[in-house]
Amino acid sequence: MMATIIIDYQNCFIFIFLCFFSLLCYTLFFSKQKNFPLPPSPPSLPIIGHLDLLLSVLSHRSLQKLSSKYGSILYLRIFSSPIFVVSSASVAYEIFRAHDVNISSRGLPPTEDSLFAGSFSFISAPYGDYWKFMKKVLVTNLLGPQALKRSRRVRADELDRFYDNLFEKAAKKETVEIFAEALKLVNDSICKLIMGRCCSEEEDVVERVKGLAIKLDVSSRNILLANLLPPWLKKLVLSLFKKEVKTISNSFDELLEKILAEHEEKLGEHHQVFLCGKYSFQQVVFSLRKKNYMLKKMFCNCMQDLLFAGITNSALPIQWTLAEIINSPNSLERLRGELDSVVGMTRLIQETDLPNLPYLQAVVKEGLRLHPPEPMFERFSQEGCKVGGFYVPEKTSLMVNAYAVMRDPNYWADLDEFKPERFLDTWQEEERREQALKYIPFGSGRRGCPGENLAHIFIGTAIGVMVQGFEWRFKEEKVNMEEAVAGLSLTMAHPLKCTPVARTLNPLTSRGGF
Ligand code: HEM
Repeated sequence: MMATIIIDYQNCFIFIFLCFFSLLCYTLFFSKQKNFPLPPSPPSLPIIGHLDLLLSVLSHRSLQKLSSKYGSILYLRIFSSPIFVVSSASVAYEIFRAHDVNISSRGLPPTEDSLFAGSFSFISAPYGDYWKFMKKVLVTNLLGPQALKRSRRVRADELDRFYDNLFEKAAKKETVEIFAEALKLVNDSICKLIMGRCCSEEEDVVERVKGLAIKLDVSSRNILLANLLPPWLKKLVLSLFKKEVKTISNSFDELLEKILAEHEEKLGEHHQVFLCGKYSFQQVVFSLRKKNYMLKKMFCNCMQDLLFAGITNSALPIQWTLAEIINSPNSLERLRGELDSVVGMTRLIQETDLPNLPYLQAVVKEGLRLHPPEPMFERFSQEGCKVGGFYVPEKTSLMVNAYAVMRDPNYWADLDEFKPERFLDTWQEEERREQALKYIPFGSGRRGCPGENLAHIFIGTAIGVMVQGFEWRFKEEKVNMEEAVAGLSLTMAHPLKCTPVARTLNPLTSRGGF
């Protein structure tokens, strides 16, 4: 009898201990959230939550409006899945400075489920060894300063072609669709840089790559939205798009395979394919091709990523920026003055002139501030963290509204006006760093856009050529700057069409600068 009582006491003690321990864990866990509450959440619809907001056509604008009412970080709910939206420069500054590693993944389905560009997509790869390896290869062989220096001639040829085409149209007094011309310039240059193929001479290839890149952009929006849904619904919705995206992805694969095979046949593995030098990106692909199927697959997927991420994004700002310049005669006059005095009228602007053209650089930056081609991009928190005084739980989507950040009234004066002069200020080092974190058309941190330098070259030289070489006749008094969204990109609702008038009798040429 005595023994039974002793055993009961022991059980009681263990039970009470476990209760206290659980209570302690529970209190500790919830006190974390209590100290840092969840961000404010605008009213939502029953069941679907804030899905309607993310589906709205200009969602970057709807969310910007809401954040001016509810605060710089919003808590949204899509069914039961939480999403945090960052809309102010101060919170963007905080996440990229204090939590960069924690938010350096995108939360997109990795490896075999990836719909972006196959199993080895660099864009959807989680932050880790594979991503680091690919980033190093990309920077060293394609997008870093040394690689860009080696591939200058490729871009100069394409820029000449772009100018000659406009000069011809000017002679015929033809109207030009600016986006179409910009897309051709960027598409041909990127194809040539990464595939070593002169796309301008291969109309079929150029059209196919361009078409696939645009299709992929549209499908990506659907995938990105589906990715925000709770797992059970995500699977269902993704299955609806899977076939379409796989078809695009397979077409890309086939095209790249064909191009690589043709090159291999024509030139051999060790031939210097283009003027990009010994270590061009395509040569890396060639050298890996026979060695390892997985490595080859990785690079083909990565090429798709580059075509998808680089082409439309670089072409859109050329159109937006020219539209802003046409609407702002003072900026046009100042820019032309700078080009005439630095470059003159005996030769065409080259990319090596860009460091000597501060106003042109400021014009490009201001165009990207007002019209970021990717107005919102997604990150994913690995661990719970405190942001802007609020709690962001682990494994949560974080949308950064770059459009709103770059129009944050607390950080930008005359925020809706095209004022390139704002980028001419001479900041101290600390101010420069702060400036960099409120100006985020290319994102920021480890996962920021690796193509930023290349994009600046494309936009700077294209705008330079159009302003140096031509006057632009436009029928209406002002260009209509209404926005539209195509896929993930912010585009013009009324694409810019105008007529070039050449400023010289004979065409200019860039030759002689290498
Ligand atoms: C004006 C032109 C461009 C803009 C505005 C732009 C913008 C962006 C943005 C906002 C991101 C996401 C950054 C983040 O999460 O912090 C990104 C990522 C990326 N961009 Fe760009 N981009 C441009 C041009 C290019 C070009 C020319 C290339 C290469 C040919 C490129 C390749 C990439 C890649 C590979 C990523 C994924 C990086 C990663 O996940 O680590 N982009 N870009």
